[in-house]
Amino acid sequence: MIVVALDGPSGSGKSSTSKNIAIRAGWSYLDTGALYRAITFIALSIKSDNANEIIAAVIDAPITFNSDPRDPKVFVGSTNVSEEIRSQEVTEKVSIISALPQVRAELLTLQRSIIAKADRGIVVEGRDIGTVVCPDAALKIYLTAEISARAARRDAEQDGAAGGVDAVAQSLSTRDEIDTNRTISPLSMATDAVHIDSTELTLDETVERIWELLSQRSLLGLPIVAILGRPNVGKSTLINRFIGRREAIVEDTPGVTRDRVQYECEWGGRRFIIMDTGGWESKPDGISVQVSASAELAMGEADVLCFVVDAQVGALDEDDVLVQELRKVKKPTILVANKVDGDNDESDAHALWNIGLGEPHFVSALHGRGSGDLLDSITKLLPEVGAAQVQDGYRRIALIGRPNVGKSSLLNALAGENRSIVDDVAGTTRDPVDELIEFGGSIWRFVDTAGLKKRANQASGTDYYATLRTQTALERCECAVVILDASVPISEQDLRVITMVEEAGKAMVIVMNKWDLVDDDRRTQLDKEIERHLDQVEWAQIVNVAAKTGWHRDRLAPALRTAIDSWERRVPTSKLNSFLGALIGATPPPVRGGKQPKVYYATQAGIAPPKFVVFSSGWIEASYRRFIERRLREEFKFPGTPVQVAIRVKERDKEA
Ligand SMILES: Nc1ncnc2c1ncn2[C@@H]1O[C@H](COP(=O)(O)OP(=O)(O)OP(=O)(O)O)[C@@H](O)[C@H]1O
Ligand SMILES: Nc1ccn([C@H]2C[C@H](O)[C@@H](COP(=O)(O)O)O2)c(=O)n1
Repeated sequence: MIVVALDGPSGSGKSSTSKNIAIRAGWSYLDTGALYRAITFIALSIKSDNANEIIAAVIDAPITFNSDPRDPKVFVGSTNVSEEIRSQEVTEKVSIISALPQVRAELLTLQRSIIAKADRGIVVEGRDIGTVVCPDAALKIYLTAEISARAARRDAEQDGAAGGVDAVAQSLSTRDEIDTNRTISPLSMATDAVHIDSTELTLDETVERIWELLSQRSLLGLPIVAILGRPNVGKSTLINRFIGRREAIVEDTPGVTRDRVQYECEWGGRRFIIMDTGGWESKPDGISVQVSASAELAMGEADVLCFVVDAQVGALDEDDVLVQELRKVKKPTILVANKVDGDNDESDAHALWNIGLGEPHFVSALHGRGSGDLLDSITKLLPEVGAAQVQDGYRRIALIGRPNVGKSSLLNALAGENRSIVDDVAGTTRDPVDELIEFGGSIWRFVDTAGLKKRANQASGTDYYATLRTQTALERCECAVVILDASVPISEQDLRVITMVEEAGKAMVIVMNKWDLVDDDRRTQLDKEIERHLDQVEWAQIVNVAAKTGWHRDRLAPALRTAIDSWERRVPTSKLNSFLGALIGATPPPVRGGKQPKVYYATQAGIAPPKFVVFSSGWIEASYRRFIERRLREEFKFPGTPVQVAIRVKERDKEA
């Protein structure tokens, strides 16, 4: 289950944003401020500020919360108090009551029990969610806005009934003051939270920004497509065709796939899960009882169903029974007519319209005929958020470097115990191993990789596969820690590894390991090597570490956080264009062929890593593009991440 923690001061937009995200993702929603308001309402009803008396009253009339984001409600006993808790009286008192330690302890238990009941995900908003209530939340957002913007929003919301913008601002800053300075669980940003300032953002833009983070971190469930059909109709062959490799077991014996096996697939930029089912029989016996039961479970779990029929055999009575089952689950269903190897087979297969599942999609899973069109049809039916949760929210870090630089020792130094086999023989670690490691105040998912000995195209045997697996680890990670042996000269292979990370567009931290072996002479030499060889990645932070003794290992967490923050950073369009305007005004692009290209505007096309597109009237030299990139870095600071700048030539707007 995914928890999104959204903290921030009053009026920054937490409730509106949280509800929007929860509705879009099909998740639950918890407004923890409403719980604090409800307990304040109770305190006011019993006219007491005494924590024991308040809690006794809560035991008599428990607080409950309906966490449907379309209709959130808070109850005291059986009374819906959702409106009453918004009164001026409650608003003025709530910060004082919520600073009482026993009140916080009582509501901490209540908040956690509500969160635990959520189904696939929950967006929880408040002041201490990322720091205290859910320190392991998959995504933490710290949402702020300038006090003037917050006051204006609240004033507009209440149609001036709160006494005007100045009075609202005064009330907000008094509450900010108490919430931020109370001794227990004050309002503060978690170290691993993403800060979003909504002052110049619309509500939709704020929601979009968070949605982008959820998608980029794969926290929104991937849609599941179940492949169903009688045994031996070619389901596994079709899946191998979809995933582009022979991974699903294919054999001529019916019913080879015994259970629901899942594969990740990508088509047209959409990622989804393909679920292989063992084959369904209407009157199963022996092992086919379990297989048929598991196919039925798949129908329940999947978002889209693909019903595969052997077109050469045609529809059997057995198929008709399965069609009745498919109809019952009322999910988008595609009819796949497999084994249509040519035009003649296709005309015969038109009879499959009679099945009553609409147009049959003719494919030859074995030869690939029609499989692209089928995937197009499937992706059109995929929901935005699906049922398969593939990520847990821990940041994924790949440790990479050439053999014997100390990757496993670093992992062990961070984990505080020996987890990987450390050996002085170069290349001891062969397989990437995922390890959840807690250090520097967060849990990280570390992938240790085999040492890279050669260029991928020169490696053979085990080295070749080690290189491929390291590349996969690099693709899956968010930040790569490139480890160098500081005691020996920086080698070509080190530089190749660094380039590999840069080209993969990942955040990067360079670790100079074995610092205990670096004397003054080596240090002087290393400085020169860094200047000479690492200038193309001067944006990467370098951390000096002695993994063997653990010296400076605590410096890695802040460096990782900074790099990943930069990697996911989005620059507001207005700031980007005022920067670009000033830059172009001071240093216009060079004249080419007697013409000066005009630079119109820029936009940030994406994050992870930040990608900028600059629109101009004509071709712009690569050196000027690099100049824009350099100045962009100076202005907006992106330590630890590559930044991509592309120039697009755009016809001048006729009306402009
Ligand atoms: N990014 C935004 N831009 C403009 N207006 C916004 C934005 N986000 C929210 N608003 C508006 O600001 C008002 C206050 O937002 P909201 O109630 O969500 O804040 P909040 O942080 O939850 O406050 P509180 O902690 O007091 O509950 C609402 O009217 C909302 O529609
Ligand atoms: N996690 C939380 C949530 C809320 N509070 C306190 C502080 C606020 O002033 C008050 C009301 O919250 P709002 O409705 O404005 O979100 O409740 C808290 O201390 N911790």
